Amino acid sequence: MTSTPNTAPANTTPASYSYLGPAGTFTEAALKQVPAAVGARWKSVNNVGEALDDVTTGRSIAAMIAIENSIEGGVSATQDALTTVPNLRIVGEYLVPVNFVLVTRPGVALAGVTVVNAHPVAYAQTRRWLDAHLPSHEHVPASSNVAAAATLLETKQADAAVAPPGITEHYDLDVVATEIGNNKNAVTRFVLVTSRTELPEPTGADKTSIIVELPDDAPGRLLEMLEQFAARGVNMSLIESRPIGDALGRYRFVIDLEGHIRDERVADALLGLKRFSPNVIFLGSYPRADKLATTVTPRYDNDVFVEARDWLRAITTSEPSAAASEPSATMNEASIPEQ
Ligand SMILES: O=C(O)C(=O)C[C@]1(C(=O)O)C=C[C@@H](O)C=C1
Repeated sequence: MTSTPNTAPANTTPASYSYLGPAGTFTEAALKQVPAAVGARWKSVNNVGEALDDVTTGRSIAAMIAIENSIEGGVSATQDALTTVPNLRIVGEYLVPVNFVLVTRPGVALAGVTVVNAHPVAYAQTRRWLDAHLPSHEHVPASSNVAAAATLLETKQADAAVAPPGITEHYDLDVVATEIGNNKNAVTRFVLVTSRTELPEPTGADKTSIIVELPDDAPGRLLEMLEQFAARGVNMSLIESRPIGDALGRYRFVIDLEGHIRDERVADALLGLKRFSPNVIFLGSYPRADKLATTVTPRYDNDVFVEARDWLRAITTSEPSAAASEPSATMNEASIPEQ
């Protein structure tokens, strides 16, 4: 008889989590919020594509990626990567307040800055300050906020970098300006992505992320898509369009819904969408970071959908409906006596 070993081999490497690095990025701050990642190996990567590739190839069990910013809206690189890389699931969302400082190589004053390194999303969020204080600056894009700062010590390509406030804990740089963001209450939303297909349990405060294409460009198609949600009392917390890329004027929609796919009203809306759209990508149902419970109008409660299905089944199978014994105010047919 063979026995199955119940301990992992000694050389098993701990599960990796990929994140946009190096250490000190906002993405790292988001990963610090994941209890399961404590004690795991953290793999710093240079872009979203690399993070998702780690997940699909199994090099990492999950990746933390920025998906939405309160000033800039959706992070298009993430939205597009989630559309093209199959079999990915969002299992959690995390919010990180984002504020920025301007750092220089030691000894360089603000007046001496002409070239600024910055991650494109960070640049967009600090543009107002940069235009006001450095009107003729040149922008050099960086792969992350921390990479922008680190490069100052490696090359002389730029004089300053837009970086997170904690940057001086990691690099010997001078902070020449603080709070340079357009809005000091800015927040970036991050999602944890895996290739596992088990759904997180519904919590009553969940989100469902999907990407949807319209069947054609006939008048009213967008309205028809939105009706799927309206008819089931499903609220949206985000809708953005992204070009499909094959022709001008062709867009897909990135949508976040309030609720979990195991909520009857959300499942029913997705069935409606699936019948209507040539391409629906389900990205996941996961607990909301703000833990705000979804408000559901009573007529869209789970029980109402179950009761309606039971009513239909009773009619089509001639079997008694569970509700037949109790008089129903809304479903008179359910009480038709058995033949
Ligand atoms: O994680 C970081 O620090 C990043 O540089 C990335 C990133 C992004 O990809 O959106 C994250 C948050 C900020 O809104 C700007 C940039």
